[in-house]
Amino acid sequence: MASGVARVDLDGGPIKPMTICMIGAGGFIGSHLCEKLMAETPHKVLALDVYSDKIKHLLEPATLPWADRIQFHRLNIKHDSRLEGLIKMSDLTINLAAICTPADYNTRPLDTIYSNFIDALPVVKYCSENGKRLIHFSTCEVYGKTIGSFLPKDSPLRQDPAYYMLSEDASPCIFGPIEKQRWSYACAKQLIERLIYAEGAENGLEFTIVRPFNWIGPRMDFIPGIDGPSEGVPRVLACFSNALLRHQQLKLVDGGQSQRTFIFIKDAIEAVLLMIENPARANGHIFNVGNPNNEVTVRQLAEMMTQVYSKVSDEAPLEVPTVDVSSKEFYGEGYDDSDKRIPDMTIINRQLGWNPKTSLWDLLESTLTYQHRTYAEAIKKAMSKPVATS
Ligand SMILES: NC(=O)c1ccc[n+]([C@@H]2O[C@H](COP(=O)([O-])OP(=O)(O)OC[C@H]3O[C@@H](n4cnc5c(N)ncnc54)[C@H](O)[C@@H]3O)[C@@H](O)[C@H]2O)c1
Ligand SMILES: O=c1ccn([C@@H]2O[C@H](COP(=O)(O)OP(=O)(O)O[C@H]3OC[C@](O)(CO)[C@H]3O)[C@@H](O)[C@H]2O)c(=O)[nH]1
Repeated sequence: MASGVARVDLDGGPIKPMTICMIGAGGFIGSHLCEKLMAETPHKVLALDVYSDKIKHLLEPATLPWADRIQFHRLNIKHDSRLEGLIKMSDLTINLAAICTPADYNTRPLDTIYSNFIDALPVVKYCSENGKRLIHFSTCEVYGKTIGSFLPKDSPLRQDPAYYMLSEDASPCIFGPIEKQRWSYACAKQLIERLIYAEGAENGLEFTIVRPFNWIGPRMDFIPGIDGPSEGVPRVLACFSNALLRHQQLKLVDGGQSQRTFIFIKDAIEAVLLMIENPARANGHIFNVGNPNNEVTVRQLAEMMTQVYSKVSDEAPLEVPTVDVSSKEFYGEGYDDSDKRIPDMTIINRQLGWNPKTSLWDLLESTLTYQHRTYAEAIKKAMSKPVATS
Protein backbone atom coordinates (compact mmCIF):
# COMPACT_ATOMS: atom_id res chain seq x y z
CA MET A 1 0.00 0.00 0.00
CA ALA A 2 1.33 3.45 -0.92
CA SER A 3 0.68 5.46 2.29
CA GLY A 4 0.24 4.77 6.00
CA VAL A 5 -2.81 7.08 6.27
CA ALA A 6 -5.93 5.29 7.66
CA ARG A 7 -8.43 4.62 4.88
CA VAL A 8 -12.05 5.62 5.40
CA ASP A 9 -15.21 4.90 3.44
CA LEU A 10 -17.60 7.50 1.99
CA ASP A 11 -19.34 7.79 5.37
CA GLY A 12 -16.11 8.32 7.31
CA GLY A 13 -16.00 4.77 8.74
CA PRO A 14 -12.72 2.82 8.79
CA ILE A 15 -12.15 0.38 5.91
CA LYS A 16 -11.11 -3.02 7.28
CA PRO A 17 -8.68 -5.09 5.17
CA MET A 18 -10.58 -7.86 3.39
CA THR A 19 -9.92 -10.99 1.37
CA ILE A 20 -11.35 -10.90 -2.14
CA CYS A 21 -11.93 -13.95 -4.31
CA MET A 22 -11.61 -12.53 -7.84
CA ILE A 23 -12.77 -14.90 -10.57
CA GLY A 24 -11.47 -13.92 -14.03
CA ALA A 25 -8.66 -11.91 -12.41
CA GLY A 26 -6.33 -12.67 -15.33
CA GLY A 27 -8.44 -10.78 -17.87
CA PHE A 28 -8.50 -7.14 -18.98
CA ILE A 29 -10.63 -5.70 -16.15
CA GLY A 30 -9.28 -8.16 -13.56
CA SER A 31 -5.67 -7.18 -14.27
CA HIS A 32 -6.43 -3.48 -13.70
CA LEU A 33 -8.47 -4.19 -10.59
CA CYS A 34 -5.68 -6.34 -9.11
CA GLU A 35 -3.16 -3.57 -9.87
CA LYS A 36 -5.30 -0.99 -8.08
CA LEU A 37 -5.93 -3.23 -5.06
CA MET A 38 -2.24 -4.03 -4.69
CA ALA A 39 -0.98 -0.46 -5.14
CA GLU A 40 -3.56 1.44 -3.10
CA THR A 41 -5.26 -0.83 -0.57
CA PRO A 42 -4.39 -3.37 2.13
CA HIS A 43 -6.78 -6.01 0.75
CA LYS A 44 -5.79 -9.58 -0.13
CA VAL A 45 -6.70 -11.08 -3.51
CA LEU A 46 -7.21 -14.73 -4.35
CA ALA A 47 -6.88 -14.39 -8.12
CA LEU A 48 -8.64 -17.19 -10.06
CA ASP A 49 -8.30 -17.68 -13.81
CA VAL A 50 -7.15 -20.13 -16.46
CA TYR A 51 -4.57 -17.55 -17.64
CA SER A 52 -2.15 -15.34 -15.71
CA ASP A 53 -0.17 -13.50 -18.43
CA LYS A 54 -1.89 -10.13 -17.83
CA ILE A 55 -1.12 -10.19 -14.08
CA LYS A 56 2.35 -11.76 -14.26
CA HIS A 57 3.89 -8.39 -13.32
CA LEU A 58 1.90 -8.51 -10.05
CA LEU A 59 2.83 -12.11 -9.18
CA GLU A 60 6.59 -12.07 -9.76
CA PRO A 61 9.18 -11.55 -8.36
CA ALA A 62 8.44 -12.69 -4.81
CA THR A 63 10.07 -9.48 -3.52
CA LEU A 64 7.19 -7.28 -4.74
CA PRO A 65 5.83 -5.23 -1.80
CA TRP A 66 2.39 -6.91 -2.08
CA ALA A 67 3.68 -10.45 -2.65
CA ASP A 68 1.92 -11.78 0.47
CA ARG A 69 -1.41 -10.19 -0.56
CA ILE A 70 -1.97 -11.83 -3.94
CA GLN A 71 -2.23 -15.55 -4.67
CA PHE A 72 -2.90 -16.97 -8.13
CA HIS A 73 -5.07 -20.09 -8.47
CA ARG A 74 -5.07 -21.51 -11.99
CA LEU A 75 -8.50 -23.06 -12.32
CA ASN A 76 -11.49 -23.35 -14.60
CA ILE A 77 -14.69 -22.64 -12.67
CA LYS A 78 -16.59 -25.06 -14.93
CA HIS A 79 -15.14 -28.02 -13.09
CA ASP A 80 -12.99 -27.34 -10.06
CA SER A 81 -13.89 -28.41 -6.56
CA ARG A 82 -11.61 -25.75 -5.05
CA LEU A 83 -14.08 -22.97 -5.97
CA GLU A 84 -16.39 -23.24 -2.95
CA GLY A 85 -13.47 -23.35 -0.50
CA LEU A 86 -11.91 -20.22 -2.02
CA ILE A 87 -15.23 -18.35 -1.82
CA LYS A 88 -15.64 -19.48 1.82
CA MET A 89 -12.15 -18.15 2.69
CA SER A 90 -13.06 -14.70 1.31
CA ASP A 91 -15.15 -11.77 2.53
CA LEU A 92 -16.16 -10.80 -0.99
CA THR A 93 -16.33 -12.55 -4.36
CA ILE A 94 -16.02 -10.61 -7.62
CA ASN A 95 -17.05 -12.59 -10.70
CA LEU A 96 -15.55 -11.35 -13.97
CA ALA A 97 -15.27 -14.70 -15.75
CA ALA A 98 -17.08 -14.80 -19.08
CA ILE A 99 -16.90 -15.19 -22.81
CA CYS A 100 -17.47 -11.54 -23.75
CA THR A 101 -16.28 -10.94 -27.32
CA PRO A 102 -19.13 -10.32 -29.80
CA ALA A 103 -17.47 -12.49 -32.49
CA ASP A 104 -18.27 -15.49 -30.24
CA TYR A 105 -21.92 -14.71 -29.48
CA ASN A 106 -23.28 -15.83 -32.87
CA THR A 107 -20.60 -18.39 -33.75
CA ARG A 108 -20.31 -20.13 -30.32
CA PRO A 109 -23.72 -19.43 -28.78
CA LEU A 110 -23.68 -22.57 -26.58
CA ASP A 111 -20.28 -21.75 -25.07
CA THR A 112 -21.46 -18.16 -24.63
CA ILE A 113 -24.64 -19.14 -22.79
CA TYR A 114 -22.85 -21.72 -20.63
CA SER A 115 -20.08 -19.30 -19.75
CA ASN A 116 -22.35 -16.37 -18.88
CA PHE A 117 -25.16 -18.25 -17.15
CA ILE A 118 -24.51 -21.91 -16.26
CA ASP A 119 -20.89 -21.40 -15.10
CA ALA A 120 -21.89 -18.41 -12.97
CA LEU A 121 -24.61 -20.37 -11.13
CA PRO A 122 -22.36 -22.16 -8.60
CA VAL A 123 -20.66 -18.85 -7.79
CA VAL A 124 -24.00 -17.27 -6.90
CA LYS A 125 -25.08 -20.40 -5.00
CA TYR A 126 -21.85 -20.62 -2.93
CA CYS A 127 -22.04 -16.91 -2.06
CA SER A 128 -25.69 -17.18 -1.05
CA GLU A 129 -25.30 -20.41 0.97
CA ASN A 130 -22.20 -19.17 2.79
CA GLY A 131 -23.44 -15.62 3.46
CA LYS A 132 -20.73 -14.04 1.30
CA ARG A 133 -21.02 -10.77 -0.57
CA LEU A 134 -20.94 -10.89 -4.39
CA ILE A 135 -20.05 -8.26 -7.00
CA HIS A 136 -21.09 -9.70 -10.34
CA PHE A 137 -20.06 -8.29 -13.72
CA SER A 138 -22.95 -8.09 -16.14
CA THR A 139 -22.99 -5.83 -19.22
CA CYS A 140 -24.59 -2.78 -20.84
CA GLU A 141 -25.70 -5.26 -23.54
CA VAL A 142 -28.60 -6.30 -21.30
CA TYR A 143 -30.34 -3.16 -22.56
CA GLY A 144 -30.04 -4.46 -26.15
CA LYS A 145 -31.45 -1.94 -28.61
CA THR A 146 -32.85 1.48 -27.69
CA ILE A 147 -36.59 2.23 -27.83
CA GLY A 148 -35.67 5.04 -30.25
CA SER A 149 -34.26 2.55 -32.78
CA PHE A 150 -37.81 1.38 -33.50
CA LEU A 151 -39.01 4.90 -34.40
CA PRO A 152 -38.92 6.17 -38.00
CA LYS A 153 -35.44 7.46 -38.93
CA ASP A 154 -36.66 11.06 -39.17
CA SER A 155 -38.77 11.03 -35.98
CA PRO A 156 -37.91 14.00 -33.70
CA LEU A 157 -38.56 11.68 -30.73
CA ARG A 158 -35.22 10.01 -31.48
CA GLN A 159 -33.60 13.17 -30.04
CA ASP A 160 -35.53 12.82 -26.77
CA PRO A 161 -33.32 11.20 -24.06
CA ALA A 162 -36.34 9.24 -22.84
CA TYR A 163 -36.02 7.16 -26.04
CA TYR A 164 -32.34 6.34 -25.77
CA MET A 165 -30.95 6.95 -22.26
CA LEU A 166 -30.31 3.61 -20.51
CA SER A 167 -31.43 3.55 -16.87
CA GLU A 168 -30.95 0.62 -14.52
CA ASP A 169 -34.40 0.87 -12.92
CA ALA A 170 -36.49 2.04 -15.87
CA SER A 171 -35.21 0.92 -19.29
CA PRO A 172 -36.53 -2.28 -20.88
CA CYS A 173 -34.21 -4.98 -22.25
CA ILE A 174 -34.87 -5.17 -26.00
CA PHE A 175 -33.25 -8.06 -27.87
CA GLY A 176 -33.61 -9.23 -31.47
CA PRO A 177 -35.20 -12.53 -32.57
CA ILE A 178 -33.74 -15.89 -31.45
CA GLU A 179 -32.16 -16.53 -34.87
CA LYS A 180 -30.04 -13.43 -34.25
CA GLN A 181 -27.72 -15.34 -31.96
CA ARG A 182 -25.81 -12.16 -31.13
CA TRP A 183 -28.25 -11.80 -28.24
CA SER A 184 -27.25 -15.14 -26.62
CA TYR A 185 -24.75 -13.25 -24.43
CA ALA A 186 -27.09 -10.42 -23.40
CA CYS A 187 -29.87 -12.89 -22.64
CA ALA A 188 -27.61 -15.12 -20.49
CA LYS A 189 -26.33 -12.06 -18.62
CA GLN A 190 -29.88 -10.86 -18.08
CA LEU A 191 -30.95 -14.19 -16.63
CA ILE A 192 -28.01 -14.37 -14.21
CA GLU A 193 -28.81 -10.79 -13.12
CA ARG A 194 -32.40 -11.86 -12.43
CA LEU A 195 -31.20 -14.91 -10.49
CA ILE A 196 -28.84 -12.82 -8.35
CA TYR A 197 -31.58 -10.28 -7.72
CA ALA A 198 -33.96 -13.08 -6.69
CA GLU A 199 -31.30 -14.59 -4.35
CA GLY A 200 -31.09 -11.13 -2.77
CA ALA A 201 -34.86 -10.82 -2.43
CA GLU A 202 -35.62 -14.37 -1.23
CA ASN A 203 -32.44 -15.49 0.54
CA GLY A 204 -30.77 -12.24 1.58
CA LEU A 205 -27.72 -12.47 -0.72
CA GLU A 206 -25.68 -9.26 -0.49
CA PHE A 207 -24.95 -8.37 -4.09
CA THR A 208 -23.92 -5.61 -6.46
CA ILE A 209 -24.32 -5.91 -10.23
CA VAL A 210 -22.03 -3.92 -12.52
CA ARG A 211 -23.03 -3.03 -16.08
CA PRO A 212 -19.86 -1.86 -17.86
CA PHE A 213 -20.31 0.41 -20.91
CA ASN A 214 -17.35 -0.27 -23.25
CA TRP A 215 -14.39 0.01 -20.85
CA ILE A 216 -11.19 0.28 -22.87
CA GLY A 217 -7.46 0.64 -22.25
CA PRO A 218 -4.15 -1.23 -22.20
CA ARG A 219 -4.24 -5.06 -22.08
CA MET A 220 -7.71 -5.28 -23.65
CA ASP A 221 -8.09 -8.58 -25.55
CA PHE A 222 -5.23 -9.52 -27.90
CA ILE A 223 -3.49 -8.61 -31.13
CA PRO A 224 -4.25 -11.42 -33.62
CA GLY A 225 -1.16 -13.41 -34.57
CA ILE A 226 0.96 -11.80 -31.81
CA ASP A 227 -0.58 -12.71 -28.46
CA GLY A 228 -3.75 -14.36 -29.74
CA PRO A 229 -4.97 -16.52 -32.61
CA SER A 230 -4.30 -15.13 -36.14
CA GLU A 231 -7.92 -15.63 -37.15
CA GLY A 232 -9.38 -14.39 -33.84
CA VAL A 233 -11.67 -11.33 -33.77
CA PRO A 234 -11.25 -9.29 -30.58
CA ARG A 235 -13.35 -6.27 -29.53
CA VAL A 236 -13.21 -3.07 -31.56
CA LEU A 237 -10.28 -1.40 -29.73
CA ALA A 238 -7.98 -4.34 -30.47
CA CYS A 239 -9.34 -4.80 -34.04
CA PHE A 240 -8.59 -1.16 -34.87
CA SER A 241 -5.23 -1.21 -33.01
CA ASN A 242 -4.22 -4.31 -34.98
CA ALA A 243 -5.04 -2.62 -38.30
CA LEU A 244 -3.17 0.56 -37.33
CA LEU A 245 -0.09 -1.39 -36.20
CA ARG A 246 -0.08 -3.30 -39.51
CA HIS A 247 -0.79 -0.21 -41.67
CA GLN A 248 -4.01 -1.77 -42.87
CA GLN A 249 -7.47 -0.25 -43.32
CA LEU A 250 -9.82 -0.27 -40.32
CA LYS A 251 -12.94 -2.31 -41.11
CA LEU A 252 -16.26 -0.56 -40.47
CA VAL A 253 -19.04 -3.05 -39.89
CA ASP A 254 -22.27 -2.05 -41.68
CA GLY A 255 -20.94 1.47 -42.25
CA GLY A 256 -19.76 2.06 -38.65
CA GLN A 257 -23.02 3.83 -37.80
CA SER A 258 -23.55 2.23 -34.36
CA GLN A 259 -22.83 4.51 -31.45
CA ARG A 260 -20.90 3.73 -28.29
CA THR A 261 -19.71 5.60 -25.22
CA PHE A 262 -16.16 4.60 -24.28
CA ILE A 263 -14.68 4.93 -20.79
CA PHE A 264 -11.05 4.70 -19.72
CA ILE A 265 -10.43 1.54 -17.70
CA LYS A 266 -8.71 3.52 -14.94
CA ASP A 267 -11.79 5.73 -14.38
CA ALA A 268 -14.02 2.64 -14.29
CA ILE A 269 -11.77 0.85 -11.79
CA GLU A 270 -12.20 3.82 -9.39
CA ALA A 271 -15.94 3.09 -9.45
CA VAL A 272 -15.39 -0.61 -8.69
CA LEU A 273 -13.11 0.23 -5.76
CA LEU A 274 -15.85 2.47 -4.31
CA MET A 275 -18.29 -0.45 -4.58
CA ILE A 276 -15.83 -2.80 -2.88
CA GLU A 277 -15.18 -0.44 0.02
CA ASN A 278 -18.72 0.92 0.51
CA PRO A 279 -20.93 -2.15 0.87
CA ALA A 280 -23.69 -0.25 2.67
CA ARG A 281 -24.05 2.03 -0.37
CA ALA A 282 -23.46 -0.59 -3.06
CA ASN A 283 -25.35 -3.67 -1.86
CA GLY A 284 -28.64 -4.38 -3.59
CA HIS A 285 -27.82 -2.05 -6.48
CA ILE A 286 -27.26 -2.43 -10.20
CA PHE A 287 -24.80 0.18 -11.49
CA ASN A 288 -24.19 1.50 -15.00
CA VAL A 289 -20.48 2.33 -15.26
CA GLY A 290 -19.67 4.38 -18.34
CA ASN A 291 -18.81 7.81 -19.66
CA PRO A 292 -21.83 9.52 -21.29
CA ASN A 293 -19.58 12.35 -22.50
CA ASN A 294 -17.49 10.09 -24.74
CA GLU A 295 -20.10 9.15 -27.35
CA VAL A 296 -19.01 8.51 -30.96
CA THR A 297 -20.12 6.46 -33.92
CA VAL A 298 -17.76 3.58 -34.70
CA ARG A 299 -16.75 5.50 -37.84
CA GLN A 300 -15.78 8.51 -35.70
CA LEU A 301 -13.86 6.20 -33.37
CA ALA A 302 -11.90 4.85 -36.37
CA GLU A 303 -11.10 8.37 -37.55
CA MET A 304 -9.98 9.49 -34.11
CA MET A 305 -7.85 6.39 -33.53
CA THR A 306 -6.20 6.93 -36.93
CA GLN A 307 -5.30 10.52 -35.97
CA VAL A 308 -4.10 9.61 -32.48
CA TYR A 309 -2.05 6.65 -33.72
CA SER A 310 -0.34 8.82 -36.30
CA LYS A 311 0.59 11.25 -33.51
CA VAL A 312 1.96 8.67 -31.07
CA SER A 313 3.77 6.55 -33.70
CA ASP A 314 4.96 9.42 -35.85
CA GLU A 315 3.74 7.52 -38.92
CA ALA A 316 1.54 9.03 -41.63
CA PRO A 317 -1.95 7.52 -41.84
CA LEU A 318 -3.15 5.67 -44.95
CA GLU A 319 -4.76 7.91 -47.56
CA VAL A 320 -8.03 5.94 -47.18
CA PRO A 321 -7.87 4.67 -43.59
CA THR A 322 -11.19 2.77 -43.43
CA VAL A 323 -13.10 0.25 -45.51
CA ASP A 324 -16.76 -0.82 -45.21
CA VAL A 325 -17.60 -4.50 -44.61
CA SER A 326 -20.96 -6.17 -44.06
CA SER A 327 -21.64 -7.69 -40.63
CA LYS A 328 -22.28 -11.05 -42.33
CA GLU A 329 -18.82 -10.96 -43.90
CA PHE A 330 -17.14 -9.82 -40.66
CA TYR A 331 -19.02 -11.74 -37.95
CA GLY A 332 -21.02 -14.32 -39.93
CA GLU A 333 -24.69 -15.30 -39.79
CA GLY A 334 -26.76 -14.25 -36.77
CA TYR A 335 -24.96 -10.99 -35.95
CA ASP A 336 -27.00 -8.01 -34.81
CA ASP A 337 -26.02 -4.82 -33.01
CA SER A 338 -26.88 -2.34 -30.27
CA ASP A 339 -27.58 0.98 -31.97
CA LYS A 340 -26.68 3.43 -29.18
CA ARG A 341 -25.55 3.19 -25.57
CA ILE A 342 -25.69 6.18 -23.26
CA PRO A 343 -25.56 5.27 -19.55
CA ASP A 344 -27.79 7.12 -17.12
CA MET A 345 -25.41 7.99 -14.27
CA THR A 346 -28.02 9.02 -11.68
CA ILE A 347 -27.80 5.93 -9.46
CA ILE A 348 -24.02 5.57 -9.27
CA ASN A 349 -23.71 9.29 -8.73
CA ARG A 350 -26.23 9.27 -5.89
CA GLN A 351 -24.87 6.13 -4.16
CA LEU A 352 -21.12 6.53 -4.67
CA GLY A 353 -20.61 10.14 -5.85
CA TRP A 354 -18.56 8.78 -8.77
CA ASN A 355 -18.00 10.45 -12.13
CA PRO A 356 -15.71 9.52 -15.05
CA LYS A 357 -12.92 11.97 -15.88
CA THR A 358 -10.96 11.05 -19.00
CA SER A 359 -11.87 12.34 -22.47
CA LEU A 360 -11.93 9.98 -25.43
CA TRP A 361 -8.93 11.67 -27.04
CA ASP A 362 -6.85 11.40 -23.85
CA LEU A 363 -7.73 7.76 -23.21
CA LEU A 364 -6.93 6.84 -26.80
CA GLU A 365 -3.62 8.67 -26.62
CA SER A 366 -2.59 6.78 -23.52
CA THR A 367 -3.90 3.43 -24.82
CA LEU A 368 -2.40 3.70 -28.32
CA THR A 369 0.94 4.78 -26.86
CA TYR A 370 0.84 1.49 -24.91
CA GLN A 371 -0.20 -0.51 -28.01
CA HIS A 372 2.60 1.00 -30.09
CA ARG A 373 5.21 0.44 -27.38
CA THR A 374 4.07 -3.12 -26.71
CA TYR A 375 3.39 -4.45 -30.22
CA ALA A 376 5.01 -2.38 -33.01
CA GLU A 377 8.33 -4.29 -33.03
CA ALA A 378 6.71 -7.72 -32.78
CA ILE A 379 4.37 -6.87 -35.66
CA LYS A 380 7.24 -5.59 -37.81
CA LYS A 381 9.08 -8.87 -37.21
CA ALA A 382 6.00 -11.01 -37.89
CA MET A 383 5.23 -9.10 -41.10
CA SER A 384 8.79 -9.36 -42.41
CA LYS A 385 8.76 -13.20 -42.16
CA PRO A 386 8.32 -14.82 -45.60
CA VAL A 387 4.83 -16.32 -46.04
CA ALA A 388 4.96 -20.12 -46.53
CA THR A 389 3.73 -21.23 -49.97
CA SER A 390 2.44 -24.72 -50.71
N1 LIG B 1 -14.56 -4.73 -20.96
C1 LIG B 1 -15.78 -4.26 -21.08
O1 LIG B 1 -16.00 -3.16 -21.58
C2 LIG B 1 -16.97 -5.04 -20.61
C3 LIG B 1 -18.22 -4.58 -21.02
C4 LIG B 1 -19.36 -5.27 -20.59
C5 LIG B 1 -19.24 -6.35 -19.73
N2 LIG B 1 -18.01 -6.76 -19.34
C6 LIG B 1 -17.96 -7.92 -18.44
O2 LIG B 1 -16.88 -7.79 -17.53
C7 LIG B 1 -16.27 -9.05 -17.29
C8 LIG B 1 -14.77 -9.00 -17.58
O3 LIG B 1 -14.56 -8.55 -18.90
P1 LIG B 1 -13.12 -8.34 -19.53
O4 LIG B 1 -13.27 -7.28 -20.53
O5 LIG B 1 -12.10 -8.22 -18.47
O6 LIG B 1 -12.96 -9.73 -20.31
P2 LIG B 1 -11.71 -10.73 -20.39
O7 LIG B 1 -12.06 -11.75 -21.41
O8 LIG B 1 -10.47 -9.96 -20.59
O9 LIG B 1 -11.68 -11.39 -18.94
C9 LIG B 1 -12.43 -12.50 -18.57
C10 LIG B 1 -11.51 -13.46 -17.85
O10 LIG B 1 -12.28 -14.55 -17.36
C11 LIG B 1 -11.53 -15.73 -17.51
N3 LIG B 1 -12.44 -16.87 -17.56
C12 LIG B 1 -13.42 -17.10 -18.47
N4 LIG B 1 -14.02 -18.27 -18.22
C13 LIG B 1 -13.40 -18.80 -17.14
C14 LIG B 1 -13.57 -20.01 -16.42
N5 LIG B 1 -14.50 -20.90 -16.78
N6 LIG B 1 -12.78 -20.24 -15.35
C15 LIG B 1 -11.84 -19.34 -15.00
N7 LIG B 1 -11.62 -18.18 -15.64
C16 LIG B 1 -12.40 -17.91 -16.71
C17 LIG B 1 -10.79 -15.54 -18.84
O11 LIG B 1 -9.66 -16.40 -18.93
C18 LIG B 1 -10.43 -14.07 -18.77
O12 LIG B 1 -9.14 -13.89 -18.24
C19 LIG B 1 -17.04 -10.06 -18.14
O13 LIG B 1 -18.02 -10.67 -17.35
C20 LIG B 1 -17.72 -9.20 -19.21
O14 LIG B 1 -18.91 -9.80 -19.66
C21 LIG B 1 -16.87 -6.14 -19.79
O1 LIG C 1 -13.24 -4.21 -36.57
C1 LIG C 1 -14.35 -3.86 -36.08
C2 LIG C 1 -14.83 -4.34 -34.86
C3 LIG C 1 -16.05 -3.90 -34.36
N1 LIG C 1 -16.79 -3.01 -35.09
C4 LIG C 1 -18.09 -2.50 -34.55
O2 LIG C 1 -17.78 -1.73 -33.41
C5 LIG C 1 -18.84 -1.76 -32.44
C6 LIG C 1 -18.27 -2.13 -31.08
O3 LIG C 1 -17.76 -3.44 -31.12
P1 LIG C 1 -17.09 -4.20 -29.86
O4 LIG C 1 -16.35 -3.29 -29.00
O5 LIG C 1 -16.33 -5.33 -30.40
O6 LIG C 1 -18.33 -4.78 -29.07
P2 LIG C 1 -19.75 -4.24 -28.60
O7 LIG C 1 -19.66 -2.85 -28.10
O8 LIG C 1 -20.73 -4.43 -29.69
O9 LIG C 1 -20.08 -5.28 -27.46
C7 LIG C 1 -19.37 -5.29 -26.24
O10 LIG C 1 -19.96 -4.33 -25.38
C8 LIG C 1 -19.75 -4.70 -24.06
C9 LIG C 1 -19.45 -6.19 -24.05
O11 LIG C 1 -20.46 -6.78 -23.23
C10 LIG C 1 -18.17 -6.64 -23.43
O12 LIG C 1 -17.11 -5.90 -23.89
C11 LIG C 1 -19.43 -6.60 -25.51
O13 LIG C 1 -20.54 -7.34 -25.82
C12 LIG C 1 -19.86 -2.73 -33.02
O14 LIG C 1 -20.84 -1.96 -33.67
C13 LIG C 1 -19.09 -3.54 -34.06
O15 LIG C 1 -19.92 -3.97 -35.11
C14 LIG C 1 -16.31 -2.54 -36.33
O16 LIG C 1 -16.97 -1.71 -37.01
N2 LIG C 1 -15.11 -2.99 -36.78
